[in-house]
Amino acid sequence: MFSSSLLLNISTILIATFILVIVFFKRKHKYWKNLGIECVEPSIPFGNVKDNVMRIKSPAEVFREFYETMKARKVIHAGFYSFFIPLYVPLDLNLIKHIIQVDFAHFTDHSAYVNEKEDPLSAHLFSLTGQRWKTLRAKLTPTFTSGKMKMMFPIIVDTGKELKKILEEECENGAVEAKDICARYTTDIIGNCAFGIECNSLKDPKTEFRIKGARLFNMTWLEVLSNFFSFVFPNLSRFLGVRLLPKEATDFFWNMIKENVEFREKNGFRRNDAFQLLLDMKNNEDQGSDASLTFNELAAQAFIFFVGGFETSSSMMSFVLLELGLNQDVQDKLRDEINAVLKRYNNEITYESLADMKYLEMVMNETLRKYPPLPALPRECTKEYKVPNTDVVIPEGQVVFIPIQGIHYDAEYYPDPEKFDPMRFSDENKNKIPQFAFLPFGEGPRICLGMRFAMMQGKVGLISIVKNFKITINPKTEIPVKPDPTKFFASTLGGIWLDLERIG
Ligand code: HEM
Repeated sequence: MFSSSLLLNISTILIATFILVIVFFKRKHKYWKNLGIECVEPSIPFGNVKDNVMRIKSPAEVFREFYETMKARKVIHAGFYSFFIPLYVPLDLNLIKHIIQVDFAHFTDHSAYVNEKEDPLSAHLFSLTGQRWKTLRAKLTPTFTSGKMKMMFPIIVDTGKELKKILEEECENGAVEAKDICARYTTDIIGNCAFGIECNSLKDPKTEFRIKGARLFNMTWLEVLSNFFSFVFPNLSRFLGVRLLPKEATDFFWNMIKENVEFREKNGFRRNDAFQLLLDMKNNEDQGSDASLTFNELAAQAFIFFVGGFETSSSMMSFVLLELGLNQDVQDKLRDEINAVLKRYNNEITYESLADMKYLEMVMNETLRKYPPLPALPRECTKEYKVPNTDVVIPEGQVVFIPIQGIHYDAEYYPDPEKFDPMRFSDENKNKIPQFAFLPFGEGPRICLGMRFAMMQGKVGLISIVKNFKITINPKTEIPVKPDPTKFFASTLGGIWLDLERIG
């Protein structure tokens, strides 16, 4: 008798909770309708991310499908739900231009979580907000001017030579995985330029630097959950001490930066790298001025150069290699260009020679179109915003996602979008691509700070490979490649396996 009444009580509680959850989601899922914005019917509890949570589709595929559905309805903007969190998605390029450039004052932030107390490395340029971001952005912009990049160029060329040497050894043992080798190359360069140390991950793939770097992009389920929690409840998360990045990895980077600062300061050691530029700002006599940095600020910026730089750049390079393997005519044409240009520069890769390789840049741009490392660009509405030519008012705090993946595959801007066609970016054709329809590095005042650096290191790495090896796809690579549903950044399931044959 007792146990049956207990059972009844438990069932009642469960049913009541179930009803409450349904009511909660139903109410939350009315948000876009109430604002007068169309959406794709959300499901409970997933909203519009069910296929991603069930690991059927990658975030890029989900965003693209959503974009295409809403574009077919001819709307200028749409509402998306990640579970019960509403994301505002502008589709019209003119509206996007307003959000990320013209009316930037209403959308200054990236809507990223910072917990400076528990994790000082989280207070980096990408995640900082408002005036703090603005001041720091102004301080850091000079880090990647042409003059500063020329200073770092020898480090990159040396790493390109090392890449060639390692590939000559590794290709003898069978297929090479493109993402792995490119990530080791970019880790060595960014580690060298941003931390000022030789990481040697090309020579030794198991070096701690590479392992800890890769760990930052391989989150456990618990970390994915705490990420979501901090996104929904940032203040509570800070109060509870939630961190976004794995402690063992951030502790490693923090200590390395600290030791490096101490070493350079104690020994008066100087080097032509981005780390030195940050250190000079820290030691600027005029403390508190616009040109100075605290130690914590230095550490967080060195960290974002590394995190922002190695994964995105290696993703770009590995997809270029994939497309070169699939399109032998493009590969031959590119190699011809590289050889012809280098001949004019005494067979040396110089900073100036890169500017003459127009086809290389076209190949890289077309790759960034097909595989943008970030499938969507985040923004936060920081000041209430009336959407031009509508009655819709976006409230303060609203998270915005610019649907890069969808735009890059929109046949209106890129006819036959599945086709890999570098000629879209030729001098004659590139003017046909509308403004704000090509966004791999973002746009406006928050455009990627390392864009030119990324292109430079990518070019040197690709020249070192394409000049010296014929690239074909190894049968271990599943074609067409399948995007990895567990990763936000563009990546493939099973990797990109290539056969490399030495030339000459
Ligand atoms: C192919 C390589 C890369 C891609 C595709 C890429 C892409 C992006 C994108 C989409 C953003 C956001 C832009 C926006 O909101 O409008 C961004 C921001 C940023 N990127 Fe990159 N990035 C790359 C390489 C790099 C490198 C090599 C560095 C540093 C050395 C870097 C440092 C940063 C920083 C510091 C920000 C934050 C800028 C700010 O909020 O003011 N990125 N990147």
